[in-house]
Amino acid sequence: MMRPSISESEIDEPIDLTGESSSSSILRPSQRENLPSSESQESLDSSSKSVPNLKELQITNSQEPPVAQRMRSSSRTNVKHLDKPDDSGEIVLKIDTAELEKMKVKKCRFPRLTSLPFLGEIAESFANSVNNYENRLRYLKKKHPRTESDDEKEWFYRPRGSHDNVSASSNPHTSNLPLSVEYNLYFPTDKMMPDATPSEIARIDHYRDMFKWEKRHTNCAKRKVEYIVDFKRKNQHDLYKVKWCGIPEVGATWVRLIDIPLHRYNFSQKINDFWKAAKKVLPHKKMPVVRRSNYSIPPEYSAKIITDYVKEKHQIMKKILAQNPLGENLMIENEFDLYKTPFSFEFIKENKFIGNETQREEFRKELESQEEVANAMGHLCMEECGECTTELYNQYDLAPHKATWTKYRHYQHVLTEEGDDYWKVVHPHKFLIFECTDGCVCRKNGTCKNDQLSKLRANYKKTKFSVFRTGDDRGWGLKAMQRFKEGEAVIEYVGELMREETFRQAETKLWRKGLMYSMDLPVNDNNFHEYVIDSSRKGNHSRLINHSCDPNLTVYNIIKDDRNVNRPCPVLFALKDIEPGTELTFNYKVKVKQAKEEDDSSDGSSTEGDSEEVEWAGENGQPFVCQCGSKNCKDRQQKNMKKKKKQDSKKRKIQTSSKNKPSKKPKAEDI
Ligand SMILES: C[S@@+](CC[C@H](N)C(=O)[O-])C[C@H]1O[C@@H](n2cnc3c(N)ncnc32)[C@H](O)[C@@H]1O
Repeated sequence: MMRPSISESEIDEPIDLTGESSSSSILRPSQRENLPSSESQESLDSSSKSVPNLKELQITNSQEPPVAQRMRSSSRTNVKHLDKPDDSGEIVLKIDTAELEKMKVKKCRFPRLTSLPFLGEIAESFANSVNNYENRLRYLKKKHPRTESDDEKEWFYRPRGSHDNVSASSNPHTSNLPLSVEYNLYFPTDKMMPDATPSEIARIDHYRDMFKWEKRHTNCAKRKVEYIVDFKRKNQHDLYKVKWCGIPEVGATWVRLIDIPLHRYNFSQKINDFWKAAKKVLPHKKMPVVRRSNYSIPPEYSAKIITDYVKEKHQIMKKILAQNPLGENLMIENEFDLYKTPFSFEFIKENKFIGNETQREEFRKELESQEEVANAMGHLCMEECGECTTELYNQYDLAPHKATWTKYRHYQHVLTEEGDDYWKVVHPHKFLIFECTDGCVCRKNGTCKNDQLSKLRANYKKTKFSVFRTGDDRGWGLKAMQRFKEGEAVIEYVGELMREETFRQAETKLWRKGLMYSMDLPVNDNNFHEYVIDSSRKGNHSRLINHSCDPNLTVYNIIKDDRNVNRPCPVLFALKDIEPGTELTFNYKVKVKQAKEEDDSSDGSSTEGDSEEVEWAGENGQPFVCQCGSKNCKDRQQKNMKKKKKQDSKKRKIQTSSKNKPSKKPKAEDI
């Protein structure tokens, strides 16, 4: 270290320039160790005596590097500085005031001397070094703000926040790679799919909306890999192009191997499958070598790499599509697994009665007698559409709570933006809808609006739906692929119509096989038999509609020409406006509207919330644990309650155990 303008011969020991502190405090430890304790004071005294009586000691040295100056000056922060020479002959220091200012501003880097000088020195220098490292990192972050590399834009996993996870690495190759483990998942964007057609991009968008994906899944553990499409190596990092569960293949994105724990979701198995298929296609020379830090499979080969899984999936989907009963109006999608057909039932358009011969005979007679009665009563619309329902309501005494059925009370006339109009059903669920028959005046005039079921049956092939794999434990599901307005009929629930007792005999077997596809029909007249619709063997795609505690469909019972009040046709109506791509759901827990003395349903507020009594659709066995995920899902609430209870009991246990612990201080009595 350079010294100020004092020759080394003049000062060979550190000097206490203040004259206040004991001289031993400025001795270096090594020096103190070498001195015998009695001699130490003497030697110090002599050392102080050996200091020449300098009148002026100038510290300013313009040639000295500023850092060295600062370091030296910082070690003497408690020096009394005098500008003028003292009469008493003491040493007077002249310090450059500008330098002094600098000393004040700059942080002291040199260890301050404490009573335990050498320990303090170590501790302080350590603290300073940590501070300096952090400062340096902050400085580096500022100087080199993090920008996403082109590669990274294609990644499915990206670090949280753009500037938060800056690596301090100076290596230009690795500095782009985030070190943090926290990632956000990004649904593939248009940029990530340069070769995708607009319809494919729209499909991805549809999936994004469908799953509300970014919201529901927030970290990498939640997304499963279905299979691997491609491989490349960039700057020594292995990247795999992954087809994710729930996203079509066009949305496959690159992911680093280290971002997915290998043991998770059979990822390592998928990698093995990929390389097995790649080996069959790639010539030996084109295979990646470990030494190469950059590599990509030539495109002419990568397109040909098809794993056994993908082959099997293509075959299965081919078979399923061949079974599609409705042609192009019914889309079938499985972006999750290899599950076989959703059409493990015979597709029928209308309910079919099944039973033994006597039951069939009785069924036929019931039908005839009902038709006869209805015709004899002449319950047809004579002037206006809906009159027949009013008459039949009174006849069957279906509104014991004094509410009489009138069209204007139970339907709302709605004019759509497109210029169409329809009658929106707003009456409570208990009300049956008697559809007008061909004998009604309105039908003859062509002004009939009470014809929802007839229309549904006529258009059953034209309405657009999509059968899709849900990706969770709910199995298959049904999505609307066209818009439905609130109160509009969406689909008829179709299956085998059977006597209730016949169904109950088979029910337990069906439960065991996991084939619970049935709907109980309401009993409105105890003189007739009770019926159930079972769609486990025969039915239509309505059987794939899942349960939700916040549904968008509800069941209304429509009675056709036969006028049998115990044998209505259940039809699912939209509870709210349904956009294309929305999953269709209804509440399996049949809610029964309790008859109120004063019917106030005239305001059209027939919602599920009106219901008071709750029953399970199935009677035997345990109902499934609901996974609808809606806020008011009872099972979810129960789960949360259980979790809370567990946590509370844990807390209580900890508290009680800490209370019961004997205190460390012995009591006076013990002593
Ligand atoms: C009428 S089926 C619906 C179609 C069924 N997802 C399929 O793949 O065939 C009813 C069955 O679907 C499943 N399911 C429907 N909604 C569910 C929900 N919210 N949570 C859990 N499982 C559900 C249950 O296994 C139930 O027994």
